[in-house]
Amino acid sequence: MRIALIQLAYGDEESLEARTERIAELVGAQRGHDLVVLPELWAPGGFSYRDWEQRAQDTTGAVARALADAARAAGVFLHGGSIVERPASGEKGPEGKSLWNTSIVLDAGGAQVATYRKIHRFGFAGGEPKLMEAGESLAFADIPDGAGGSVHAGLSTCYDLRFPELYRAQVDQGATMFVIPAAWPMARVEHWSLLLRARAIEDQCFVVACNTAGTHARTPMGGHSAVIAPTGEVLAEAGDGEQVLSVEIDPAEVPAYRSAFPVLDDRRLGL
Ligand SMILES: O=C(O)CCC(=O)C(=O)O
Repeated sequence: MRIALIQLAYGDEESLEARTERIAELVGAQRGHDLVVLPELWAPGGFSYRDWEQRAQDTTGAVARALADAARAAGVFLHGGSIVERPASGEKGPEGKSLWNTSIVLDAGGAQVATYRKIHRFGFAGGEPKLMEAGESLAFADIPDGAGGSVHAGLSTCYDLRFPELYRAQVDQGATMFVIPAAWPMARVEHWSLLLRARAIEDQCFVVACNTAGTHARTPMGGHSAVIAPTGEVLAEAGDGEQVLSVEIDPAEVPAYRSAFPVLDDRRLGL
């Protein structure tokens, strides 16, 4: 199974339209991969809180349509990162807000096969909790593995990575891969790298994690996107700047490793 992570770098000067065109070109260049992954909130800007209201879109809006066109043109299954979602239906969440941090996943024909609303909002009293609602449901995507089968992947976003119980819940529902788009800052990039490996090791899953690069909203992003095997081996890791990471994995490694080293069987549930 061939996977490409597009670790996009952007700054405040680039318009949403220009960035969307650039993403379409980058996705177009990944033909031949089974899965392409983009970072969290690459269009509205991960930390560009002041722009979110104005850049919010429905999951059928201009960014989603551009992602669908890009997936179809390249013939790749695409995790399109996330958007600031404002549902066209006028839906509001329990806190009365109408924005969510929502990931969009498309098949190689451009059809939307999954969406995921970020469950753990980052920013404590400011940032996401102030502006957005929290997602309430686990989400998964069945990603073709290039050999006639598929991989059951759990979806999560950035700050979710700090909450291991989310990933255990995904494992309990059959996940063998975690796909994690992010806009994780440079200031805590060591947490990012360590937690990615921890999630892979403790859950014996592949971790496919695509971060942001560059500096926007005065926040340097951490890069260091990575693909990690269920053993914890780092199969590929990006540097700090814009970079496309291309890696081949063998999905059969998960059942093989889980049966050779069956740690998950020793869980003590209910204590
Ligand atoms: O947890 C962190 O340190 C960063 C999380 C974050 O930037 C996010 O969720 O957008």
